[in-house]
Amino acid sequence: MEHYDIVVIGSGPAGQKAAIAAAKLGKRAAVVERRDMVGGVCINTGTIPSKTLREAVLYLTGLNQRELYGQSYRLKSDITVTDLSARTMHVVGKEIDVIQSQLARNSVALLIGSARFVAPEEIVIEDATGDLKHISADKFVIAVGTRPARPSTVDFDGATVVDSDQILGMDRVPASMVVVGAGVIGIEYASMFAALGSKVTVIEQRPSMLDFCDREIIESLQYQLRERGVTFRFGETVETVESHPSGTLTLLASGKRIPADTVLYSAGRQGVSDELDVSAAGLTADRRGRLSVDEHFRTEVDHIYAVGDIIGFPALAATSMEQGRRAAYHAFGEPVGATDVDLQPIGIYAIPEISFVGRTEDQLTADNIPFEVGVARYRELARGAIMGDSYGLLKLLVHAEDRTLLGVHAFGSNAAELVHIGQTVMGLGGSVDYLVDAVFNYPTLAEGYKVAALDAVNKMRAIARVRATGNALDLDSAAPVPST
Ligand SMILES: Cc1cc2nc3c(=O)[nH]c(=O)nc-3n(C[C@H](O)[C@H](O)[C@H](O)COP(=O)(O)OP(=O)(O)OC[C@H]3O[C@@H](n4cnc5c(N)ncnc54)[C@H](O)[C@@H]3O)c2cc1C
Ligand SMILES: NC(=O)c1ccc[n+]([C@@H]2O[C@H](COP(=O)([O-])OP(=O)(O)OC[C@H]3O[C@@H](n4cnc5c(N)ncnc54)[C@H](O)[C@@H]3O)[C@@H](O)[C@H]2O)c1
Repeated sequence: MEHYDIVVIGSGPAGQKAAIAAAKLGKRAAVVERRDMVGGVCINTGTIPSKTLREAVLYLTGLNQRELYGQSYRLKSDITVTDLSARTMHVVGKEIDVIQSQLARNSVALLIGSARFVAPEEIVIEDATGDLKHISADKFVIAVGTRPARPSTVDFDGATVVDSDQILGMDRVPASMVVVGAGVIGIEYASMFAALGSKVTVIEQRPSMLDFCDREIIESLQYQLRERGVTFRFGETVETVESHPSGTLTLLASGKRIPADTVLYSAGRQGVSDELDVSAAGLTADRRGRLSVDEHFRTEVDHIYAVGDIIGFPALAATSMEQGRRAAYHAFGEPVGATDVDLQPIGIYAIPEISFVGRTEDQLTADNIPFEVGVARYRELARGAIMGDSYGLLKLLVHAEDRTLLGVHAFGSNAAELVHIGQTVMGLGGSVDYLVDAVFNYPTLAEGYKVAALDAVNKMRAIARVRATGNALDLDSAAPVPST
């Protein structure tokens, strides 16, 4: 039986980084992956195809150019699935190539097939022909990810009623679409199809959506999506979805029936630990198929680690990669620096995009932390005007006493890139004064940091002046506050 220092099951972002980190430590490493899935959900059906599709949609619809060239501007009037999928296939192919070559040049063996445990130190890999190969290892990393939740009450047919893995295989851009679940996946795809001109209805059982984000930004996103014809039905639960020759029917618990050409069912994902037979390794998964780990990503079986989506929140490619690296280092006693989980950014590629790091106004208020808000609106930044983005904003939350940055929330063009400036300032313990004094390239969206920082300190100064009068209520006697 072949033996490795470490075997990683799953080649998504978590598995890749675990295997390469181990190889860099001089360990004999292998990754097990199914045929046609190298790169995981991330490359094949999730992050990369959806983000590439978004770029194709923005480019072909000309949506981001319409403020400059008029609402009728389009690069192509009749956008087909072929137009959209060409770019996606190109990028996915390139990314798979990059991963295969990274694994090869680090001498990580790529073992093709489906793995399952037969003992805590042994797995069996079944290839497409049914051949079985037994492998043993000192350490294992489980990085098997998730699959879309598929309730039996939904008539998935892969063409008109689809999950997020199947949506890329749709044969046409639907005239109407129901999106079940206003989570990140649902909202990203709802944005894209609305931009393509589909009449989208989003159904969400909760009273609101994306509650972990800044409220003001989510309200702005909803406004923008409604402007593009999206209907939101909050507080409504989908009971069944029917597929008929003439279209689909979504039945809600409230008795409503919603017809549409297509339904995207994006109401959560399920860990795939069942197929791995984790019980043979001495592990138990929760009801959503997830495994629990300690702070080093070690399961209750000492030599078995679990990383990425299979361990649940935050279930992002970004965090999965870092978990993989950390697990491998811990497995082989390599020291690893501290990471501040509170500074992990979130990027939601809706149209427009949202990104944030740190805390929200609601969280700070609930924790009785005094803060000031500084806002820069893209329409007042020269770069915003050049780009034709009048709705974007950058919001800084600043501690009212020690002036440190507590949160950065961005909405609009390049939000997911822009947030990293604030993340760096926060990570290095910087205050709003750093941003006030710094000089940024002009014209840039980054300049928004200075504008927002000035806005926050102006408000703080106004409060200080009122206080300095000795009577906070006697506003008439307070010195006028100059606008900086
Ligand atoms: C539509 C969509 C959009 C997303 N967009 C973003 C985004 O913009 N940014 C972001 O950070 N994250 C995004 N995510 C989340 C991101 O894709 C996941 O967090 C990430 O892929 C998780 O990585 P992973 O390594 O844990 O697992 P995965 O990428 O899920 O890979 C797991 C791999 O394990 C393999 N596997 C499973 N069982 C076995 C077995 N028994 N034997 C062998 N191999 C097995 C699978 O075939 C799969 O290839 C998105 C997800 C989806 C679905
Ligand atoms: N940009 C990104 O980082 C990104 C993009 C896409 C996905 N992801 C990751 O993928 C994971 C899965 O995303 P998701 O959106 O599928 O799941 P989710 O669990 O975040 O959202 C599912 C939503 O569907 C709703 N829902 C569930 N059942 C319903 C029903 N019967 N009727 C109406 N509403 C119902 C839930 O209340 C929830 O709001 C997330 O954890 C996310 O982190 C990340």
